[in-house]
Amino acid sequence: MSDGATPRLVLATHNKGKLRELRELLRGQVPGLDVDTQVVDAAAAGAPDVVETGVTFAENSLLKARAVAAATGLVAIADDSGLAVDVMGGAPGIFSARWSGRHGDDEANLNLLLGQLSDVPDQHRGAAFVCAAALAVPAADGEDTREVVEYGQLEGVLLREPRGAGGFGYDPILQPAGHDRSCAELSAAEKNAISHRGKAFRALLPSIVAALETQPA
Ligand SMILES: O=P(O)(O)OP(=O)(O)OP(=O)(O)OC[C@H]1O[C@@H](n2cnc3c(O)ncnc32)[C@H](O)[C@@H]1O
Ligand SMILES: [Mg+2]
Repeated sequence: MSDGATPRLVLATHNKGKLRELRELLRGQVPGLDVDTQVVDAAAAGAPDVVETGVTFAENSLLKARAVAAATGLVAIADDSGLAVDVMGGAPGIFSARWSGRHGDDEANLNLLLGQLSDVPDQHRGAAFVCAAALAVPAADGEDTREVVEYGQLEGVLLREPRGAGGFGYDPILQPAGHDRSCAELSAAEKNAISHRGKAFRALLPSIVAALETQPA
């Protein structure tokens, strides 16, 4: 949070890769919202890390947005996302961040998955990044919390070796359909233009705009 500015929107995530992408997805898209001074992340807002007890991306994104809106009194947006591998029936899915048993250890998660898929031939290496983007508007007196969820997906194939240094998480091993580079070889703007997160949050933008219009500036 910048000194002196009043926060209006909180990003209910502790993932630094997501935070970078979310700030760029919001920049210039919400009238009157200064992304550099009026948007805070969960840690800066003093919001707790939320236990993800849901069994779908949508449930978990709503749990995070709802808890952080309640804790801060601010409009909150959350992202629950992951990698769904065709031959694994959609796994790691909601367990993507903790696939190796160590939450948020991107390298261990990616290496475990690559090992599990070492015998899978190229024609069966389809996978998709999936994102549920949730909005929660804190309850005013006598009203319920308002909530919205939107979705986005990015389909591609899994490479055999990590490639590229951009992005985060499983980006070095997912090559989007129709591209010849991994997500980690795309620029941030190129990834946001096609990504699961870009699609989900662009769909959520009208709800974010409407929610902030009804909140005191
Ligand atoms: O719950 P928060 O605090 O938002 O942070 P998190 O890292 O735990 O986030 P998730 O529970 O949504 O788990 C998402 C995992 O899926 C992977 N993932 C999601 N989006 C990705 C992307 O754009 N590129 C690469 N990997 C991604 C990545 O490993 C993340 O850790
Ligand atoms: Mg998480």
